[in-house]
Amino acid sequence: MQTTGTNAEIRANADGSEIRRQLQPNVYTRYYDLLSRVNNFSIIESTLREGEQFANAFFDTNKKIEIAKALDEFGVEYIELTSPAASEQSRLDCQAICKLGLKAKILTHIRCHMDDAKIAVETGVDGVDVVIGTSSYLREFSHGKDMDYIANKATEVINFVKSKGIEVRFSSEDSFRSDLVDLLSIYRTVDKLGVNRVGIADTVGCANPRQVYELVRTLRGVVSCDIECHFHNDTGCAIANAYAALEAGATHIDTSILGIGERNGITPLGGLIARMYTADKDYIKSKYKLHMLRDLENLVADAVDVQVPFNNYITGYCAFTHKAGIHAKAILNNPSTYEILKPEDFGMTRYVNICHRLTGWNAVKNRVEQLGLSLTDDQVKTITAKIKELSDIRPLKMEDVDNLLRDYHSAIISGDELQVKNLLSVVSAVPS
Ligand SMILES: CC(=O)SCCNC(=O)CCNC(=O)[C@H](O)C(C)(C)COP(=O)(O)OP(=O)(O)OC[C@H]1O[C@@H](n2cnc3c(N)ncnc32)[C@H](O)[C@@H]1OP(=O)(O)O
Ligand SMILES: O=C(O)CCC(=O)C(=O)O
Ligand SMILES: [Zn+2]
Repeated sequence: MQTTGTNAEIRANADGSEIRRQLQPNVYTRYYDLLSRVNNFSIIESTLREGEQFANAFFDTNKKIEIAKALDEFGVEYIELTSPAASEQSRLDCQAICKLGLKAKILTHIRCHMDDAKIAVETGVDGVDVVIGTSSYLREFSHGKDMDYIANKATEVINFVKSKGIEVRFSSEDSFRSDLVDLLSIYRTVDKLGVNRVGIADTVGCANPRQVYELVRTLRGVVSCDIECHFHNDTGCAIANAYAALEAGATHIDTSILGIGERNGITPLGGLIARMYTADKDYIKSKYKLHMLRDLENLVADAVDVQVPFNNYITGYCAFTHKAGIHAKAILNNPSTYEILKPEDFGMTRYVNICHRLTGWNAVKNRVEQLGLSLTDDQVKTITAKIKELSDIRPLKMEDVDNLLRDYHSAIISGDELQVKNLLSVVSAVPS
């Protein structure tokens, strides 16, 4: 019999074992792609550059230093700072952060312009990220320059930065709306000049993972230098695009804390960490201090006056809360049943919520045991029904449910059947 699925190659036998054999991760599916950098990449953390472009962001010098130190301790490989050409204070802040002696390399981000480059190399940075738009939109409505001009100016700026003995990266802004031939030829030119990295930027957040994979994979065959990628999140693909880029051979991913940046921002550091931990837990745990993520996010959320979203990757308040009875039972038996991330690896804790009508007796039994009470399974099932009945009427708090469990237990222990009956029949047993 032939399956009707997408893979017509797969043939099934009666018990499905042949399909299982063919679909099993094996040497081919796991290791065939030697260009993938899913477990060998660096983070270019841009909270202090892209993040400063977030609507609410204002970082004074002390706050920038605090954020830079925290990012460094977390373990990011690079910290990217606002252009020193933006303002005098930006230049001074850049100098101040360079003097901190952090482990992370310090980069600044400039236009493809000699004036900016001259200021940048004097700040003490370890590298300069140079950008210029290559799409027809940017060539017409932003800088107004053609591809020949861009190639010549890039050559001048790159040679200058290189002459100072520091890293240089060249990036094409709005890469996904640029002509592919233009793109590959400018990347080839700058690669031959000896840039450390070329950058692909999805400046308007239009790209999808398949397009990212194809562009990065194509570029991987054209340049020998590293490949950095920068993804905006306008259409919700920033994390998936970063992952696709790494699968295709990109070496560096730009992030910001909570994803803050221009408009709705870029790949969030925490979201990228969640994705990459899922791909290779040991690698991510060995590189980054995952317990720091929550403090880092709170630091930046406070600084830019926003809340950490309730459904944030890893640190959102309900990221490890389990509610429905079916989930709760399995979670209590083995957390991996419904958790792909281990909360303890991030300094977070799991929570099983039983105060609602979707609960089940297994979860309630667990709470009974936590409270040190002793009830039979039938008694737990009875009191679970009561919790459901009450929570059909109004939301319950943990305290309400705990009191109900304790009262029921006392009534059972006292052997007073009337008390038990009353407790189970009186809906107002739980205060509103
Ligand atoms: C997609 C991104 O996020 S790229 C990074 C964005 N970051 C920033 O913009 C940093 C903060 N910016 C600033 O402080 C200012 O815009 C400055 C200092 C860079 C420039 O300020 P101004 O000289 O007043 O120019 P303005 O901002 O109005 O326009 C940008 C200028 O840069 C030119 N330009 C834009 N992009 C580039 C580029 N990548 N390379 C070279 N020139 C560029 C424009 O043509 C324009 O030139 P013009 O003065 O001849 O019109
Ligand atoms: O320099 C880059 O690669 C990215 C610049 C940027 O912020 C963008 O294009 O959105
Ligand atoms: Zn950006």
